[in-house]
Amino acid sequence: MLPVKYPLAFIVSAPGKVILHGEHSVVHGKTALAASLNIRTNITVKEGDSVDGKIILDLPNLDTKHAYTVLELNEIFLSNPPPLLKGSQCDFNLYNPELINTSKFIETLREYVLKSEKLQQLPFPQECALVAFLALYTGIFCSVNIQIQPFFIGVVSDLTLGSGCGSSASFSVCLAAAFIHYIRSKISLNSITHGNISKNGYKDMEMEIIDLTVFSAKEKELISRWALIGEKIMHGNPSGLDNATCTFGSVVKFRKGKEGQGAVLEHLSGTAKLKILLVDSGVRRDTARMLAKVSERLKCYPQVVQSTLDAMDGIAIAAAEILMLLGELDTEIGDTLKQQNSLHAKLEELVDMNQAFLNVLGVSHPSLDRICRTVSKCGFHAKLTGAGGGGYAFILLPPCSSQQTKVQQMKEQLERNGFVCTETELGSAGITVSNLI
Ligand SMILES: Nc1ncnc2c1ncn2[C@@H]1O[C@H](COP(=O)(O)OP(=O)(O)OP(=O)(O)O)[C@@H](O)[C@H]1O
Ligand SMILES: C[C@@](O)(CCO)CC(=O)[O-]
Repeated sequence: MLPVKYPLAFIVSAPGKVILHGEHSVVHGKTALAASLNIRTNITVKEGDSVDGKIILDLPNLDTKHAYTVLELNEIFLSNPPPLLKGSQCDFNLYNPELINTSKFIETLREYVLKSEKLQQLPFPQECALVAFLALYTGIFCSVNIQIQPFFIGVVSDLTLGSGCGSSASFSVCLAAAFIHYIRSKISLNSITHGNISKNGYKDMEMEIIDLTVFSAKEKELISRWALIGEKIMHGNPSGLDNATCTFGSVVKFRKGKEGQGAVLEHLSGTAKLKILLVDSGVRRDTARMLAKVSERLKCYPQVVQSTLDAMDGIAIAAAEILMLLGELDTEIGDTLKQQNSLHAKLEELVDMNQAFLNVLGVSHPSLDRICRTVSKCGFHAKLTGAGGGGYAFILLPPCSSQQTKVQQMKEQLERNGFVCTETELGSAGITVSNLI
């Protein structure tokens, strides 16, 4: 294990995500298929020698900078556990975020943020970001027996916020990873690699630190579980798909767990490398509102919407199978081009079908529909990705380069219509960490 040095300085980085199939239906218990993007959020943490003991949170994507003192956070947030759903302080520690009563916790933090900003109301994106920071800071640090030094924490994302590419999940995953890495680095610096690391009054826990240059599968699972709390702040009722995809990276098949059970997450490591064209509709929207819209439709037309959700489940499962088959073809030598094209054509059909179902759920937008029509006239296939109502659409790009001219023509057509296009590959690494000294 490479030793970390004092003062701590490191960068954590998490990808955004694209939902290939299953947005919205996944919230209602159906299968989803998602992949990480190679567009990322990075968080830099640098311990400082600030004499006034400040934690400086810099959020340039939101034009927001905020300073808390370590003392203020210690006194207000770290002296007690967050509100719990059941049990008491002695049942809680870093390893059980699910014990937290998130709605009560979020409400208290929102009140604090507004009070400390001396405002009746903050723009919602800023408010959510500050609440997410405080929730993860408090939840993750409160039970662990380490001393927090003043630090600078800067978040920079190359993702467009509020557009369906998982900026909120990527942000929450980075925050959770940064705080967990901070703890394991402190523990390693203090050579407490064995024994209880809980504060008095909290449930005992040990932390096994194997390698400070990567996150183990177990650590990733913990990061994803904490990031879900961040997602609840942004969306109210997230499925857990976005935080899982941004934590683990690659291509994932996901199904939300039934009441009290964990999610079923399958890493599809053998899938073909997929290239997509992301198209920004330029319309910003709010995920929570889109989720509420689908729930309202489900209440109003239960049979229609349930059958739609079931059909979407079938689409995600079929697409996952095709992706695996395409992956197997990749490694074979011989005349596989015809098979590859025919499987790709099936994937494209599924994209069209899913876009139609998303329209049934009421989550498309005239701009997204216009993108789909333009793309279709050029012989390609597009669907919205994420919560819809605006944000991004994606187009699966053909596996062979022979259609490059056609792709270029489609891109130019979209750009002439005012849409911004980004060509990217799916399946990049999940959460990573680099120690700066
Ligand atoms: N780099 C960032 N800095 C600060 N806050 C961020 C950052 N990225 C995301 N956020 C927070 O996440 C919110 C965006 O969440 P929202 O769910 O609406 O969009 P999304 O995650 O991009 O879309 P989707 O959930 O459909 O993939 C922002 O308003 C902000 O509160
Ligand atoms: C719309 C949704 O399915 C995806 C948002 O990226 C919400 C969720 O899964 O939490």
